[in-house]
Amino acid sequence: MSAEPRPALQAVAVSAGYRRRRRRPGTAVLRDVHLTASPGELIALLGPNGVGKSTLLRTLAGAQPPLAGRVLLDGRDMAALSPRQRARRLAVTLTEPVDVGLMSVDAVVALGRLPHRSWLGRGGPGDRAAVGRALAEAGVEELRHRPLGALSDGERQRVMVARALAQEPAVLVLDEPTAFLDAARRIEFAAMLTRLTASTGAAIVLSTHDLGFALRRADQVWLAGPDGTVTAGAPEELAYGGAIARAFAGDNMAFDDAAATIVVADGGVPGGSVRVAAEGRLRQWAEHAVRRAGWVPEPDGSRGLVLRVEAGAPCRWWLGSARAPAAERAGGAGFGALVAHLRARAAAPPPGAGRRPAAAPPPPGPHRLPDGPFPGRPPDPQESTT
Ligand SMILES: Nc1ncnc2c1ncn2[C@@H]1O[C@H](COP(=O)(O)OP(=O)(O)OP(=O)(O)O)[C@@H](O)[C@H]1O
Repeated sequence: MSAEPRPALQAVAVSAGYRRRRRRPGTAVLRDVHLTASPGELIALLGPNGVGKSTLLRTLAGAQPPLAGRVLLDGRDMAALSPRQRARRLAVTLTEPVDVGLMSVDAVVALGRLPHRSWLGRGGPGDRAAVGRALAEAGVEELRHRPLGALSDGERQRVMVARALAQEPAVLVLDEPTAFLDAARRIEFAAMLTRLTASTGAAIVLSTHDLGFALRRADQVWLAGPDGTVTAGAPEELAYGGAIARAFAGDNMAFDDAAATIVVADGGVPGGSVRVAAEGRLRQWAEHAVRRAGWVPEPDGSRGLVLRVEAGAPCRWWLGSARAPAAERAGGAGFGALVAHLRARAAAPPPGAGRRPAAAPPPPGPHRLPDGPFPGRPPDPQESTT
């Protein structure tokens, strides 16, 4: 039987926060935190604004002491390690701005090698190779001769990640590393992290507001909640068990399981559920429009509404009650009109059961609805006929 790998990083009964200073009282932001990061794991720290993600990461990285409990790096108490011993095992990029404006990217990334060099020692071929690999991994090779101060926020963010990679750490802690990256760079970055955990065996812990990224990519999610707790688990566990929904729940927000995202209703009024009767990409984008309107697409919903969509430019759509499709109907052309209709409907819901709501305005021109619930369409076997 193979032994469990030794945790790369552990929090044991950690309270993270700020000590009392002058007249300001001390505050524990997160309490009694127990966490384990194993070699090769990609871990996403999630939580609403101000809940304490950066505070926890700084505590785990040794940049501020825990108010209580212990942080263990490779099984050794972080408090007992010298900064140099720590820097050989753990690299961190925080969100604080770094003032190295005139240094070239090359020189900044080479700083990552300092913990591995002897005092006054110059970098050898091994150091140069590590810097080259880090520049390539972070996708900033072409920037290597530019001054850091002349880069965009997204470019600078990737350079700071390259500096951390050059340290060749066993644990990499990144505070919101994708905050300034565009959609394509985020995808590349996520793939790079996954590659890195596999190729180096490093444990990577990062905070992010990108729920989709965390659910798709992370081996573990650490979910910091407004009650000062941190819950750890597989992404599916936390989503399925409702922990993610609870952590992000707001008056007008809900976690949409199918889309794995939080949906927010415009105008402060959440919509209901809609079953989208369409296939393939048409269905996918119709569901996207439904979510954008603050409603929740339900794959097999027999409650709420049924939305039929027919391909075209613009598409045509019809909306009816799942229980009684003939009882109310509205329709229109184009996704924009659909979103506007759903938002208006959420803002002014039907006054009561059994009362027929005001009909939506008829769609223009050729899309005016003829009689019948869903004209020109074959009957749907799942549709209620009552
Ligand atoms: N230096 C400090 N001294 C005292 N309190 C602080 C300090 N830095 C942050 N805080 C407080 O600690 C709490 C957690 O802040 P933190 O930055 O860790 O949250 P976060 O989850 O990272 O937020 P965000 O998602 O907005 O980045 C906040 O209430 C914040 O005001």
